[in-house]
Amino acid sequence: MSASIPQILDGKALAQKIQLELKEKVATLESKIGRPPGLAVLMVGDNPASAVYVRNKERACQKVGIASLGKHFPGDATQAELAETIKELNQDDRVDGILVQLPLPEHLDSISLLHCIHPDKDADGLHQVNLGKLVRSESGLRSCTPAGVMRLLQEYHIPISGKKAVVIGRSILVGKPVALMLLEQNATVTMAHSRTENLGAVCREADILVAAVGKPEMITRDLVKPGAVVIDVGINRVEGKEGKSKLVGDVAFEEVAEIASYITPVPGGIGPMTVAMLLSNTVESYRQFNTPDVD
Ligand SMILES: NC(=O)C1=CN([C@@H]2O[C@H](COP(=O)(O)OP(=O)(O)OC[C@H]3O[C@@H](n4cnc5c(N)ncnc54)[C@H](OP(=O)(O)O)[C@@H]3O)[C@@H](O)[C@H]2O)C=CC1
Ligand SMILES: Nc1nc(=O)c2c([nH]1)NC[C@@H]1CN(c3ccc(C(=O)N[C@@H](CCC(=O)O)C(=O)O)cc3)C=[N+]21
Ligand SMILES: [Mg+2]
Repeated sequence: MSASIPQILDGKALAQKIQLELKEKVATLESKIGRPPGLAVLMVGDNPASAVYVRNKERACQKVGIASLGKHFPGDATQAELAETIKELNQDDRVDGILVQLPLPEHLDSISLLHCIHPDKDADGLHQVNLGKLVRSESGLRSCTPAGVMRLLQEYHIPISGKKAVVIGRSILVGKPVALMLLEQNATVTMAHSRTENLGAVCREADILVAAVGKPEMITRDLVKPGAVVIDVGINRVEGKEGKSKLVGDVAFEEVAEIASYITPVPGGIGPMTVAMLLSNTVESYRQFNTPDVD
């Protein structure tokens, strides 16, 4: 049934709550470990979605008490240079989490760089070891955006088991891991992508629709089943009023909100949840590998 007033899944509020919990955890652990947790972020060139991420991440690290180590490389940085930096960070005892901003410029091989990251410092959960654990439903570092989607669904007690979930987008960063996590929670999952035929009909089947495409407002009302839960992962910078740029998701929020039961806004939805999960992964690595007496 269609709900006339959709409930907003408030990622910003939940992310703030998670960050407060992390702040307390860090304060307690730091007195035992003798240093704060450290997160290193490698960014190459300029990508607007990455720039938003980096900014919010740095702010959040400061709030929680994580030392944030940003390395911004020019767009023509070499594979060897980046691999060398990652190896140094693997050895650096002050660093608990390493993240390489994606996408990387064309001339770089992102997969082999992700493989350079020590799996225990893989704050983004993109190393093959951590992805393999996800496939097997073993515990391990989990990709931040998909983990953020799942945490937000959980917070609002949205039933997943037995529901039809459609994920649009099949990237290793978002689409594939989120589909696996929904499957782990016993959803019946369909993955749609650029070759999917009859995308509209596929989407209209979804009880839970996750859009991770990168196409501003492509999910219009006619693609959504009334009463569906709509999760908008997209972060797109578009020109708004008076030539000012603004962020929009992959979902046409206003019209879809009229028929959805729950919907995430952009900004204020999955973006802040991603940041919270990144900090959470970093703190978890910090705890696990520096407090041998607790598990
Ligand atoms: N909120 C957050 O924290 C985050 C937001 N993002 C945002 O999410 C979006 C997706 O990111 P990411 O997964 O990295 O992007 P990618 O570009 O890696 O993947 C996009 C996916 O969308 C599919 N696709 C493209 N066009 C269509 C179409 N017309 N119909 C159906 N499927 C289509 C592609 O299909 P195919 O595989 O066939 O090419 C691909 O699988 C971006 O806006 C990004 O900025 C990303 C990470 C975190
Ligand atoms: N290895 C890797 N992992 C990623 O998770 C990753 C990445 N690369 N590359 C770029 C994309 C994009 N991304 C965002 C995360 C948070 C916000 C975010 O905080 N968004 C706020 C924006 C608020 C504002 O500043 O206006 C919001 O949606 O409310 C945005 C974008 C992570 N990504
Ligand atoms: Mg968002």
